[in-house]
Amino acid sequence: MTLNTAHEPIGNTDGTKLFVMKCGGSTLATLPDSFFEDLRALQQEGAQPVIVHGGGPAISENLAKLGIESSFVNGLRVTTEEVLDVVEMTLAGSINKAIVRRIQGSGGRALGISGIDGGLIMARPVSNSAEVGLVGEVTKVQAEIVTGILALGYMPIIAPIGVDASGQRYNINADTAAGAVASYVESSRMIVVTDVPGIMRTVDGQKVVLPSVTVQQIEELIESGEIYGGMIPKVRAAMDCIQGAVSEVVIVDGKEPRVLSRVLQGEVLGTRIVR
Ligand SMILES: Nc1ncnc2c1ncn2[C@@H]1O[C@H](COP(=O)(O)OP(=O)(O)O)[C@@H](O)[C@H]1O
Ligand SMILES: CC(=O)N[C@@H](CCC(=O)OP(=O)(O)O)C(=O)O
Repeated sequence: MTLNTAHEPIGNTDGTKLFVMKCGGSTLATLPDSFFEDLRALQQEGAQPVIVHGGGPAISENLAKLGIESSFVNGLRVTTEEVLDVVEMTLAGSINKAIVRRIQGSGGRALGISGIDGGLIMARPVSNSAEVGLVGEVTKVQAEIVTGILALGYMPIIAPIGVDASGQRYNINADTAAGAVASYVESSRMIVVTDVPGIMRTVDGQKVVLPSVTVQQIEELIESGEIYGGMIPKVRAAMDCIQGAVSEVVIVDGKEPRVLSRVLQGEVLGTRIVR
């Protein structure tokens, strides 16, 4: 494993300050006010954050309240139309609006939409749809909607629901959606905010965070079982998007003080996934 490679400051090759951030459902409820204050400060300094959020635990809670059974196959929720109703109301409704309110509460400017609005996230069924139902993979992201919202001075807050040309909705894993958004808007880096300090492995009986991993090393860590569960869609989405415009994905803990600006300033924090 490569240890301790310095981060480059975040920014696109054209010099803009756009970056895509994915916020996981595991961490949303516990993000401190200081996280949103940091985001507001970055926006005021001219950075252009684009946020794609999850909400898996809240969806599961709402499904349980409604007595609807749900299960996962390889990290993807088996999704019927009935499940999709709850996914949409949770992600595009309460979670999306809660994030917008927290950003606005800290003085930031945010505008929440789902992937359905304006056909932002176009999707088709995943290849194993016979097993998982209405789960989608992204066919296109209408990047001009994202850049248009940024040009109005707002940060887009995107709920990962997709739609196809016939109007069928799809449940899209939030890590997958974030990777696709980062690719289509040509963000050079993506920050994945979660509830662990990065990709960890056990060395001499101690859990350590890997500062940097390559695509090949990730395959080995999945193979050995050291990367499992919710970390798998994260690293798969990272591996997909770093084939194109995105040159690195950084996985960090949202509870780390001023985590976004520290990553943007080039501090070595969390795990960088590089080609
Ligand atoms: N090698 C690993 N290092 C760190 N976390 C891992 C690893 N493998 C699996 N995980 C699990 O992945 C979880 C993060 O995924 P998930 O709960 O889906 O987060 P999110 O809601 O942010 O998408 C961690 O809490 C941890 O349990
Ligand atoms: C297809 C699929 O599994 N979709 C996810 C969408 C939310 C998500 O990905 O949320 P996290 O980032 O919090 O895991 C789900 O239904 O839970």
